[in-house]
Amino acid sequence: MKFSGEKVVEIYEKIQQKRPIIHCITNAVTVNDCANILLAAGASPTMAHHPCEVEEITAGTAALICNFGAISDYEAMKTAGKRAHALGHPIVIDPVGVSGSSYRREKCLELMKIIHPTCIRGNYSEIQALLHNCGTVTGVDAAEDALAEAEETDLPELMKQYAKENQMILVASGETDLITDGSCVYRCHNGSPMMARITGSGCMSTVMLGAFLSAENSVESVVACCAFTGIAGELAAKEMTAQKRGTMTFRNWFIDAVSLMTPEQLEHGTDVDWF
Ligand SMILES: Nc1ncnc2c1ncn2[C@@H]1O[C@H](COP(=O)(O)OP(=O)(O)OP(=O)(O)O)[C@@H](O)[C@H]1O
Ligand SMILES: Cc1ncsc1CCO
Ligand SMILES: [Mg+2]
Repeated sequence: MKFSGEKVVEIYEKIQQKRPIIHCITNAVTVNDCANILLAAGASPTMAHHPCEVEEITAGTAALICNFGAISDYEAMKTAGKRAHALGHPIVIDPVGVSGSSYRREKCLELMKIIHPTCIRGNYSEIQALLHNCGTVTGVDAAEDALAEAEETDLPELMKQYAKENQMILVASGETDLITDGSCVYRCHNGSPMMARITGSGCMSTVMLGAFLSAENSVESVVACCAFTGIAGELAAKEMTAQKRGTMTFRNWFIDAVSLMTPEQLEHGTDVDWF
């Protein structure tokens, strides 16, 4: 069955009205892009990570992001996460690098139990590493054969079971994003291979999930965010090809596409089905 682009527009418009502040405890590699994409989408970023202030900061925001590329900020994630959970704020974990580090994986599994995230979004390799609690690659990018491995192990079904057991929404990103809350599996076909040629498209997609979930806390909202991010990637890639430009221009045009997004582009561009 098809997922309607009208839902993407509806939630996007809620973000414009609410202008939610999103608290991001995230990594130094992509922090600036994460802050800028939230502003481009109509939200407001705060990137506070000192353990002595995160509890107060998170209380004044609409959602919390914990990105494991910032593993040195683990104590801050725990403190902020407990407060955000107590206040009923949406919490998103990005398990950056859990496929390459058993320490990170242990800490991520521990944090999940303590702060009860609303959603976890990682690339195929990271999500598979969490589900099986074992490493697959050494870096932070998905393995080349992650998709083939996903098909072999029936990743959609495994994700569905895991999401149900842990009462959370799971997103595995890649050429096709898989999204589930344990009842059905959505497949988002939006996006461009260019998105994997820059660092941070996943981190940016994760902070955007904070904005979408604060506007509406539902699995449809997560799906809408994946479509939104993918459409921005498609628009930027089209421009890049037309003007024969490189990967850093793509990064800027991706953020531009978010800031210039129209309801028509979202309605016509959304390419999601579910089963
Ligand atoms: N080959 C592809 N085709 C279409 N879209 C893609 C492709 N690869 C990645 N994407 C999109 O790029 C975004 C980021 O996904 P990706 O799996 O690369 O995240 P990531 O590895 O966590 O990124 P990072 O850690 O560098 O921020 C998602 O919106 C995803 O749909
Ligand atoms: C490259 C990199 N290393 C740690 S975090 C990060 C950003 C993409 O996940
Ligand atoms: Mg990532």
